[in-house]
Order: sequence, then C-alpha cells, then structure tokens
Amino acid sequence: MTRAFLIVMDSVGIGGAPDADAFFNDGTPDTGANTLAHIAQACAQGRAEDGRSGPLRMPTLDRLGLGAAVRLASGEVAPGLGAEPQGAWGAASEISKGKDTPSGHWELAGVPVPWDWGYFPDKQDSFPPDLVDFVARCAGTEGILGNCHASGTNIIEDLGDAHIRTGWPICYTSVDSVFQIAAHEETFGLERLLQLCRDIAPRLHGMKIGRVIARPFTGSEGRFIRTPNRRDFAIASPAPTLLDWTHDAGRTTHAIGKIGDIFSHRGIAHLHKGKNDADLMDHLVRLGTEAEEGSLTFANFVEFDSLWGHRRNVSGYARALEWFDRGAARFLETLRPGDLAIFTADHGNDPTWAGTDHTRERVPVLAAGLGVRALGQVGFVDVAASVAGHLGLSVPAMQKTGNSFLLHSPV
Ligand SMILES: O=P(O)(O)O[C@H]1O[C@H](CO)[C@@H](O)[C@H]1O
Ligand SMILES: [Mn+2]
Ligand SMILES: [Mn+2]
Repeated sequence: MTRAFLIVMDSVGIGGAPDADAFFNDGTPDTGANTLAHIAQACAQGRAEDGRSGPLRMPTLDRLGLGAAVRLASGEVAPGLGAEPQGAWGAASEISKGKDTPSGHWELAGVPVPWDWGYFPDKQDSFPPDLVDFVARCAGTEGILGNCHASGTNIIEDLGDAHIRTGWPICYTSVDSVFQIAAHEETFGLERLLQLCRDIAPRLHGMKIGRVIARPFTGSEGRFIRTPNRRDFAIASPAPTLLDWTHDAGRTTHAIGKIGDIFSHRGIAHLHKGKNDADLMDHLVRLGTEAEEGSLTFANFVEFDSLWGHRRNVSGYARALEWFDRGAARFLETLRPGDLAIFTADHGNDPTWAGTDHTRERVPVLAAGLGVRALGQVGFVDVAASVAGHLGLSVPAMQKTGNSFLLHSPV
C-alpha cells in the first residue's frame, strides 16, 4: 500500500478558465486573469522587489511542470518558469458555478457543487433587515456595523473604533457566498464571536450562504490587526467526498490547515493546524515521514490568498510562492516509492487584477509519483478520481465522474 498527499495552494491559478467572462471583480470580467503568469511577469520586469528580487524562482514545482502547465492553461509565458517537466503535469478547469474556496475544494474532492450559492448584493445594507435583527439578537446588541461588501483589513480600519465604542459586531460580505463577522478579541471576546457564528450559521446555510466566518482582530485606536484565530463555519458538502471515501475504507486521513473547516470536519481523523503557513509546512514535511501506509493527507496553504491575493500585493505573493517552493522541496524528499503527491489550487486571486476578490482561472495539477506524464486539460474531479484510484478506494457509483491520471500513458 502507498500514501497520497493532496496539497492545495490556495488561489494559485494559471489563467485560461473557459468561463472566466462570466465572473467579475468590481465589474471587470475575469477574462485574462492569470495569477501565476502575471506575478512571474511582474517579477521579471522588476515590479516585485519588496523583500525579494528578480525573476520568479520556483525550481521545484517548475521541474514537476508548473511553467508548462501555465502555457497549456492560458498560452501565457511565466518568465523564470518553463523547465522540461519531470513530473505529471496538466491544467484543471472547474465546473461549479462559484469561484470560492469550498466550491474548489469540494470539486477537487470529487463533489462539484450542484446548487446556486446565495450571495448578498453589493450596496449599503447588503443584508435583509430580518437577518440583521436576527444577528443582533444573537449577539445581544442593538444592531450591527458594516452591512456591506468590504475587504476585511479595510473594514476593521474603518469601523474598529466604532465597534469598540458600541460593542456591535462588524458584519460584511464579498462577491463570495460568505457572511463574515469581525470582532475584537478582547473587548467583544473571541469565544463570544465564535459562539455567535456557530449560532447564526444554520440560518445562513439555509439561505445557501456557503460560510459564516469569524474574523477576530486585536489592537486599538485605528491600529487594528487580524489574529490567526479565524474560523469558518461551512455548509456541509452535498455528498461524501474523497475524505469520506478514504475514512470509510478504514484508512487514516490527515487534514492540514483549513481543510477541517472546509469539509465541516467530516471524514477527518487527524487535524493539524497552525498559526501560519510555516507551521502548516512543518506539519506537511513531518507527515511526509510519518503518515501511515494507505493514508490520505489533504493540506491547504491559505496565505497566498488571504495575505497577498486579496490584498493585491504582488511582491508578497511572489515571496510566498518562492518560500512555498523551498518547502515543497523539503517535503518531496520525504516521499517513499509508491507515494503520490499532487499540488493544485482551488481558484485564482490575481494580485494584478481589478477589485480584491478571487479570479476565475484554471489551476495547475502537478504530480510526483506518476513518472513523466502530460495530463493535458483535465477537470477538478479528476484529482479526486486519481487519488482514489491510487489508494485503491471504491468510489460510490453515482460519483464516478472523474478520470484517473493513472490512465494517462507515461511519456
Ligand atoms: O477581505 P477578507 O476579509 O480577507 O475576505 C476574503 O476572505 C473571504 C473568505 O475567504 C473571501 O470571501 C474574501 O472576501
Ligand atoms: Mn481559496
Ligand atoms: Mn479568498
């Protein structure tokens, strides 16, 4: 028996989504968005020099086929990348209608989203009055602050002082199907914030809002900073996922980072969390050595998205990519013959693009452990089929939607 590792680089898209024109950022269609290629181009042109310098360096993932995958997905060149692939490489498209984290992860885990997500309109008073009353009642406050689309770091700058003065929770949303609550860890209380999110989540899930997200922060007098204690309360996936298939077969499942929250803690035997992606990389490298035969390790690295993509910070994103690539090299050294490791992503978040939201893109699929294979254009669900095939799992008949990469001929 052998092991499988599925590693999601949150928001590391490679452009070329066939339906990008149906998705928007501040009214601009996502057509042409390309997270990785645009970062690599900015690096090569000396436009990403903060804390790093020169062309983008990701030799480890590029050896697996990253540069080749960018070209395949979008026809764009990512300067600094483009080595002859030594792994199995391809570009995956998503069919779920959302460009959000749960949609991407569920589909990678074999379950495309069959419903239309609920969204809140981009105007002042985004939330209906009865929902506002309900949230305030659950919070024990006279009202709420925010009630609009916002970037999470901006809204705590704008409303942090008013929050401390009134005690009212800051509620906001985005183009994603989310209801987010920012509250001060000390003055409002972290446990109280988490309980509030837990209490209101069923009602929001009933509206097909994908996640209620607790966004605790700290600080004072206009100088506020978010803490690592974010918690997502996600709607349950509509069908058993790769994690359930693995768990139900009596195998061990390890979840690293946000995977627990994204899958409502279903099918997960061991959850490994940390205060940042560096902690998560340490978990991944350790599990590379320690994970059991026949086990699945499913990891999400969120900081590409949360610290850099949404903040439209190109240098920061490039630094994170280069750091991740060094971590990937450490991890790959731990693999044993017969193991499968797949690096992929859940959506894009092009830091050179309009707005501050995700971008609809294809994602890379880079596999170690399958020899050299050109996988071509594949679907997100093919990732689940490949991991299941590798682990020898039986997949529910109704969910046999993907094609395993093991069926592609080695080059
Ligand atoms: O600006 P922040 O609070 O980071 O919000 C971002 O994080 C949310 C959930 O990942 C997304 O919907 C996006 O709006
Ligand atoms: Mn994501
Ligand atoms: Mn995001």
